[in-house]
Amino acid sequence: MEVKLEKKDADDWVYRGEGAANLVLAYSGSSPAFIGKVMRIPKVGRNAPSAVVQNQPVLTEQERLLWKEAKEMVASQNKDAVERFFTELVMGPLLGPKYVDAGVLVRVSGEFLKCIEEKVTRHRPSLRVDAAKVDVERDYVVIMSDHTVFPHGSSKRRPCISVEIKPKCGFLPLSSFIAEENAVKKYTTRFRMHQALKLNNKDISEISKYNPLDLFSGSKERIHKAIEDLFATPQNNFRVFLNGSLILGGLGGGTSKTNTITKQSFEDDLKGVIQPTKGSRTASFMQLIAETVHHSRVLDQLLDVQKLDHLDIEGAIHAYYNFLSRPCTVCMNLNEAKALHACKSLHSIPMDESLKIVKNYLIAATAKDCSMMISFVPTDDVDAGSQYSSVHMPSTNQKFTYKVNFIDLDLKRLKTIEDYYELDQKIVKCYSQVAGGDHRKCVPASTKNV
Ligand SMILES: O=P(O)(O)O[C@@H]1[C@@H](OP(=O)(O)O)[C@H](OP(=O)(O)O)[C@H](O)[C@H](OP(=O)(O)O)[C@H]1OP(=O)(O)O
Ligand SMILES: Nc1ncnc2c1ncn2[C@@H]1O[C@H](COP(=O)(O)OP(=O)(O)OP(=O)(O)O)[C@@H](O)[C@H]1O
Ligand SMILES: [Zn+2]
Repeated sequence: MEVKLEKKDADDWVYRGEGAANLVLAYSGSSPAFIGKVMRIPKVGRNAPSAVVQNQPVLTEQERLLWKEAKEMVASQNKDAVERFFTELVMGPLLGPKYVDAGVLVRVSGEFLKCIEEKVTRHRPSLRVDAAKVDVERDYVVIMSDHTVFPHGSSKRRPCISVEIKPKCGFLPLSSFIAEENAVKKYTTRFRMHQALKLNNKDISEISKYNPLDLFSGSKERIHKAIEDLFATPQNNFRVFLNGSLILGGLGGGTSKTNTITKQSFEDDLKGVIQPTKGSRTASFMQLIAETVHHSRVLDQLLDVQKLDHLDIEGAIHAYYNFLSRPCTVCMNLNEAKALHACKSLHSIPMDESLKIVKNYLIAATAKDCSMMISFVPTDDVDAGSQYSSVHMPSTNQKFTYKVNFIDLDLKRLKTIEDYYELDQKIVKCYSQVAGGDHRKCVPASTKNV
């Protein structure tokens, strides 16, 4: 019989966090079917209608063409099923199915969702509350494993510490379609440039020290530096959970830089988990994360998927207009010489090539926005038959079993390509103004010549 969550079940779910699009709750009840699970509920803008449109296909005709190989996705009539199939059928094979948990759909009543909306509001950051609310028109939510804990029974009641990293784009574009006046993009990370716009818009209070190129570098030292920088300025890129409770970073959004009080309380929280022979627990924990990111090589795969965007938005936008058979508004606004360059080569390619460029661009956009969760439990034995890997920490002489999962592998809609182009131009413009024309003085040493 199909399970349906009703109003009475709402008390068993507690606020865990949220991003721009979804609210996440963890299960605190006693039903074996939900222990160790989280629920992900889509949100809707305060004044926007529900994203669920009755009796209309979820995907546009062009999107159905784009994703035609994912047959179940294209055939689904339900928005939640379309998104779930995208994660499973498109992102799963690219990133490795063992790192991707698309979850299952569970039916919910409108009353259940209304109750959840009421009970979580006081835990949510006010900016998120003002922007969006639970979409109570949904019939389904996704239930998936809680990646801040190990599956029930497998951790022998040992403490579980997990880290969530939103790495963002890990490479510098090389595309010849990048306009000359935007050449700064070829030697400054998108993350760094976006920081300038975010600061300007007061979305953040200070520039993050984090450089994605360090995290994706494959060098243990640079990965370690990236972790230290994420720890110093977590924003919405870094969180740490102990047994499912947040101990560092912003709940439901970003946070400002880590101060002395936060550092001390974090150090205290690590007491039952990290036993250093010398130095602080925090330093050993950062080493553990760096060692694991390096050892697992899981970011290599993510980087390959991000690099499916090989033309940059300044190239992909032309293929997008080809694919929609619409006049290219970008070429219309370019001066003749530049338009000629872009139009000639891209507006004359076959339709299936345009489709491929657009499709790969959207897949890469998902890979640039997802997060990675790594969970650790201390262990004294290494079970050779275990499905998990393990890592040894010389500084604590401890062994940890770990698992890695990607989360937030959501479908990016076709129409967002126009927004991506606009935002890209805005970011470069703002960064160029801040840098006062001398871009290189804004580039951190480790991004130069990479
Ligand atoms: O465009 P970006 O790089 O700012 O990414 C957006 C994220 O901003 P960030 O810079 O990570 O703080 C943004 O995150 P926040 O809301 O800032 O936490 C969302 O992840 C957004 O995705 P979507 O609109 O929910 O599908 C993200 O939008 P997409 O570009 O991935 O569609
Ligand atoms: N499977 C999971 N296990 C544990 N925690 C999770 C899980 N999925 C999500 N979370 C928590 O909930 C938060 C919000 O989830 P998610 O990133 O999927 O939201 P989103 O709205 O899609 O994000 P974005 O703003 O990037 O679009 C995450 O940052 C993470 O802390
Ligand atoms: Zn064009």
